[in-house]
Amino acid sequence: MDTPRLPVPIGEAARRCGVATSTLRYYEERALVSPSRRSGGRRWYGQEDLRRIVVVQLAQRLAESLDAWIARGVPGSVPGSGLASGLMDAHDETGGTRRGPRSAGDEPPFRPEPPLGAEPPFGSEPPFGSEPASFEGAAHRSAQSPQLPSAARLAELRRRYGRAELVESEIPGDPLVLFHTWLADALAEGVPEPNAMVVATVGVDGLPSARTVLLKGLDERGFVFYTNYGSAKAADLDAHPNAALVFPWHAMERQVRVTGSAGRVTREESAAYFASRPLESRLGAWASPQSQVVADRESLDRAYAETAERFAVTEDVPIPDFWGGYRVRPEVVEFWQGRHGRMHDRIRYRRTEGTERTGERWIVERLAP
Ligand SMILES: Cc1cc2nc3c(=O)[nH]c(=O)nc-3n(C[C@H](O)[C@H](O)[C@H](O)COP(=O)(O)O)c2cc1C
Ligand code: PXP
Repeated sequence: MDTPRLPVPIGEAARRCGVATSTLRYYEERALVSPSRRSGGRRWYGQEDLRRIVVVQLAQRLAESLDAWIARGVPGSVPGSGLASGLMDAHDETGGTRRGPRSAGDEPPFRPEPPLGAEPPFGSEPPFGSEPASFEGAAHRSAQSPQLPSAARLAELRRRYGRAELVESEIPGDPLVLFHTWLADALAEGVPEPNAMVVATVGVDGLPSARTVLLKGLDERGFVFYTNYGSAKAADLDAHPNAALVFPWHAMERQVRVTGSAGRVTREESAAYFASRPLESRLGAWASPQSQVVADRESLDRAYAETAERFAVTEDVPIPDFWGGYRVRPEVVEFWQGRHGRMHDRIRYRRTEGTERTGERWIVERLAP
């Protein structure tokens, strides 16, 4: 894997490092990487140049995270203010008249905290989660106002649903057809991370756990996501090969739930998906011992940098043998559409073996909300 390589032209260097050729020209302009020039002035990138490109990308990535951190108002705010803005948005919806659907672009990921002394966004309490973790004004502020919203305020948070209906006469016989339609609707609406789903598993100790992953494949065989085979979820699935999925499409007033058996996809399938991922995701997979306790952030950054360096000189970043996909074969799929008065539509599809003549099919039932 660590075989030294001959210098490569700009297109090949860009491909190996997962960047555009224009990025490499820009790096050269900024004297960050200086490839040698031969035959007609063409640029040639040697091992050292490739290594530098990856290091520059890494530095850029770290600087971007720092910028994002500063933009969130550090040290005057702490991570979690995003939750506050979510709560405030939901609170706005309680006024009675519904707002039209917002596109993803309209919604700022974080609402900046008001300056000290300014009016809090609503009422006299700061939004939940917006108190600084450590800040010299913190004691003074918390003396003036409690850090958590009152129970009543949380209890008031609600939306009235009613943008669509789900009726038996209009749905297909195959839940995957309906799922595709709803996913397309979520994409068209600009739902952030429309392919994000919560995966619930059962641990060896019988306890449940849930986390978000990205849906990366779907056909009649089931729902595919990729992960680290050394992770907690993988240990769960290897011990109890069943999973529940939830697609929480709140902006659509929709939810889809899936339950079924889960198993690893083939190595070929995982390798093909891994090869399609951006370089930084592939390096991350190698660098992160997912779900393990690590010493600190620095050790993770060091592991990433070392991984980047290790692979800078190689042809490619291959799939680690501890990484791959799981496929959840749906046995039950439930579609939920929010309706007025909490009288929602719930349609459940259950797979049946059918008969030899009819073959496998789905039983469709309506559930009370
Ligand atoms: C939007 C989103 C998408 C995620 N996608 C994945 C994914 O596709 N695969 C994955 O392993 N972890 C993904 N994660 C991280 C997981 O939620 C989780 O932290 C990680 O897989 C470890 O879970 P475990 O310790 O239960 O195994 C994602 C997290 C978020 C918030
Ligand atoms: C730990 C982890 N693994 C895998 C993924 C899927 O990423 P990708 O889209 O790069 O395959 C994610 C997405 O957030 C993730 O957080």
